[in-house]
Amino acid sequence: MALTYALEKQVAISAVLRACSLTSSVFNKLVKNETVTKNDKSPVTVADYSAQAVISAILARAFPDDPIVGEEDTKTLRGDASAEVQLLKDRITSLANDALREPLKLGDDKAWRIGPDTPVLTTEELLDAIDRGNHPGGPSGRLWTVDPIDGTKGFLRGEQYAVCLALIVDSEVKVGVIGCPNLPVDWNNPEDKGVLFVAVKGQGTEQRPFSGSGSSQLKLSASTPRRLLESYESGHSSHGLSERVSKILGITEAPLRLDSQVKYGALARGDGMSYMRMPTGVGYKEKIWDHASGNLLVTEAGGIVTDSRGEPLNFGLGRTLGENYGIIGCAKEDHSSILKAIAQAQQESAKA
Ligand SMILES: Nc1ncnc2c1ncn2[C@@H]1O[C@H](COP(=O)(O)O)[C@@H](OP(=O)(O)O)[C@H]1O
Ligand SMILES: [Mg+2]
Ligand SMILES: [Mg+2]
Ligand SMILES: [Mg+2]
Repeated sequence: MALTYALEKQVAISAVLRACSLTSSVFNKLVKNETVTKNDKSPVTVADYSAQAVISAILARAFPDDPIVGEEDTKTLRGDASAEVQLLKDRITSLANDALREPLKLGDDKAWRIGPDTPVLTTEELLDAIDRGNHPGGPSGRLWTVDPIDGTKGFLRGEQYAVCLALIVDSEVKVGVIGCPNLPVDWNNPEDKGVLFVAVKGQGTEQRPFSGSGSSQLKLSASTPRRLLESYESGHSSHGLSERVSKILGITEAPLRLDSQVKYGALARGDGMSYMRMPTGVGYKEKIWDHASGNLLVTEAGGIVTDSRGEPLNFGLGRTLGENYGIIGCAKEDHSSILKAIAQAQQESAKA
């Protein structure tokens, strides 16, 4: 009998929603009044660390034996005895405890005592929680992967970012949850922001607005707007190559540039025709926490995600996806024409 992952889904939703409250409140309190860029221990660092601590602490209560592959670790925090870093650790401690002890949320369960009754955790316990994310990953068994703030640069600009959590079992993504605090439910109504995407292997992908309790199943079809979805940051994905691809495919609309795995959610709900991420140089290896949840959102909505040669992504190689040939997500009907256009664009740019 196929596993339903009901408990894992419930816990992941709770953890992501709590981390989203934390990151939004850090942005509202600190980024908006411009304390962010004034020193290098910036609020985004506080938000990254605290959000990873919260997610890890919740996973530890529900699934104490599951390893975690998380983006952040505490090397710099532990290796620096300055007053500034002490302040940073104090802020992590209060932010994480506040987030863990917030009133009950969707996904919470008294069984693992998250909510107002959660015992207050010490700084050491929270730093240890962050460092549970140091696992090297690998091909077998269960592991969670966490990106506490994906799209840090978008977060700092007040634009798109995502809190991402996925469960991988024997190299296959089984549960993917992405919280997008700044994503409008509908682009025509930008004030109604905050979307949670949830996917479970074999059970489809759903979108739930933060406001209200409704949820809708997502189905990716080839008739979505003919525009590409790509990174806002030109250092993360080649804008030049995607422009060539657009021309070859006859796409006239400008690409929608969004930070983070919000792009995968946007693709799953039909905001664009393809997630396109082509390397800007050689040597960068994509990280599993930047793609695991998004991969499942798109495939469970009926789409496909591969590298630019058509090979599936491998989540069992460790903390990275290994060799990097770009990443493409789209409706199955569009896949071969997009891959062909990329090959042609690559040839053209090699000649240029
Ligand atoms: N040279 C590079 N090429 C591709 N991705 C990169 C990169 N340098 C950093 N990144 C990743 O790009 C992610 C953001 O993705 P996007 O460009 O889609 O918004 C970053 O996640 P974090 O913001 O979590 O560090 C980081 O992991
Ligand atoms: Mg990331
Ligand atoms: Mg991150
Ligand atoms: Mg980062």
